Amino acid sequence: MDVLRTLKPTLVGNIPALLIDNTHASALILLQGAQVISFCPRQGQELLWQNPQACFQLGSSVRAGIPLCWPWFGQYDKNPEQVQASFAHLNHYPAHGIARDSLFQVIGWQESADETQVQLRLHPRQANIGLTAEMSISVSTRLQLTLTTTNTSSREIFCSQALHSYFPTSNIRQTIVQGFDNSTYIDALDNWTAKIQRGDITFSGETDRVYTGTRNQSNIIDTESGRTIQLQTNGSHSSVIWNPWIEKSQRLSQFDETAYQTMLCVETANAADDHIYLKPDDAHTLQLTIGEPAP
Ligand SMILES: O=P(O)(O)OC[C@H]1O[C@H](O)[C@H](O)[C@@H](O)[C@@H]1O
Repeated sequence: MDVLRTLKPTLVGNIPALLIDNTHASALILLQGAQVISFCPRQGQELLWQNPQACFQLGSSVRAGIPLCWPWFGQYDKNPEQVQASFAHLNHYPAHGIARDSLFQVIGWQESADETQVQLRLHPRQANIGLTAEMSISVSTRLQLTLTTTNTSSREIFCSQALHSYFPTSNIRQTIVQGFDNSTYIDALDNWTAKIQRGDITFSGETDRVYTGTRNQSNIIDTESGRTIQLQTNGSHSSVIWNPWIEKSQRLSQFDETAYQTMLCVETANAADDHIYLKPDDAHTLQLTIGEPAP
């Protein structure tokens, strides 16, 4: 690939990656899983959670930044029946699908005075998956991820997915997530019971919920530092809110047992009832924009 002024190939561990450094921000993107692991506005602080325990080993999923869950979210057998049926012919069902440890190809790149963009494409190793994923990443004052899933097969396919974003916070107990008031959620820790959110989301224990019918704007407010991270989404009506808290943190790979105190996941998804239906040649676009409020 031609080397642009603001985009350079690099390696993180033994994973091929791209480093973007332009007027507005810097970003680091693993070609494995099209996974953005850093986004830092020029005059600001890192917007993605930095994990000192992350292991950058080609072929293994990396717990950092924005892992891509595709073409199913979470445990395969917890997915809607139609999603499971769409992939019933496969013989391997890793949690969160097959994209996060697969290499993407760089298929395009552009830069202007204000923005650097790169387009990545996944051709799944299992050709019979019937879908392709293209991720376009734009780095400017904000970070924008646009994921297009296309049905390249001759059958109808149902799939689920998520941009499994890890965000930093200074104290999870003093963190609130706005934008989910009156949304229904499925509580994975209470036998997948449906509940209704009243007011903002707060954290006082392990949290693992799929919110459905969600709107396209939410805010993470770190009340201890006064920092707000804004999320804007398109093509998604579900979000996963996750914090492993004390006990699960002790069992997780690539995770310090105290790390739950300073991170949370707000995952832009098409999960549960919000899964995607694609006829042959149909495409679906999921978009996430992350930034801080203008000063
Ligand atoms: O450990 P991983 O496979 O990366 O999954 C991490 C987490 O992802 C999602 O948020 C799920 O809802 C959780 O149940 C899961 O524990």
